[in-house]
Amino acid sequence: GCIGISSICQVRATVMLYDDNNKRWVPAGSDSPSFSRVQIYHNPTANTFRVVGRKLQADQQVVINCPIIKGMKYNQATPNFHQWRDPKQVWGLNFGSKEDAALFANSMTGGPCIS
Ligand SMILES: CC(=O)N[C@@H](Cc1ccccc1Cl)C(=O)N1CCC[C@]12C=C[C@@H]1CC[C@@H](C(=O)N3CC[C@@H]4C=C[C@H]5CC[C@H](C(=O)O)N5C(=O)[C@H]43)N1C2=O
Repeated sequence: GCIGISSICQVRATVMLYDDNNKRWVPAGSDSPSFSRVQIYHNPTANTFRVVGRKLQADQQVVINCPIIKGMKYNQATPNFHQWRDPKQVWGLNFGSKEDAALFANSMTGGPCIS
């Protein structure tokens, strides 16, 4: 059958970006920090992974669309705030619950990432 790209994990989190100039975290996307539905997509054919997040609000703005490089370090800074670096920026996820955080971390470290 067709082995398409599938979502392996879905959580609620506020997606943050680190503003290196001002040394502070800023919410990803245009408006104030608010929850997004964050999913990890797996492409089994290429064995690649991607994190995609869309605002839960009406506009469903895509606030993260980040390929996950194999072997990337996934840092669980706190039980509720996890982060990783991509070539251009540092992403942070402030999870809605510790259960969501653990679910996401398991998918990331069980998949492409090292912890
Ligand atoms: C060597 C390195 O890159 N280290 C990274 C973490 C990391 C380690 C290993 C792999 C990947 C990563 Cl991103 C690192 O320490 N970074 C990345 C940019 C910002 C930061 C560098 C310095 C600061 C020190 C405090 C920590 C931080 O930003 N934290 C810790 C967890 C805490 C949780 C939530 C966010 C939300 C608001 C709050 C704040 O900024 O006031 N905050 C923080 O203060 C977060 N910091 C960081 O996370």
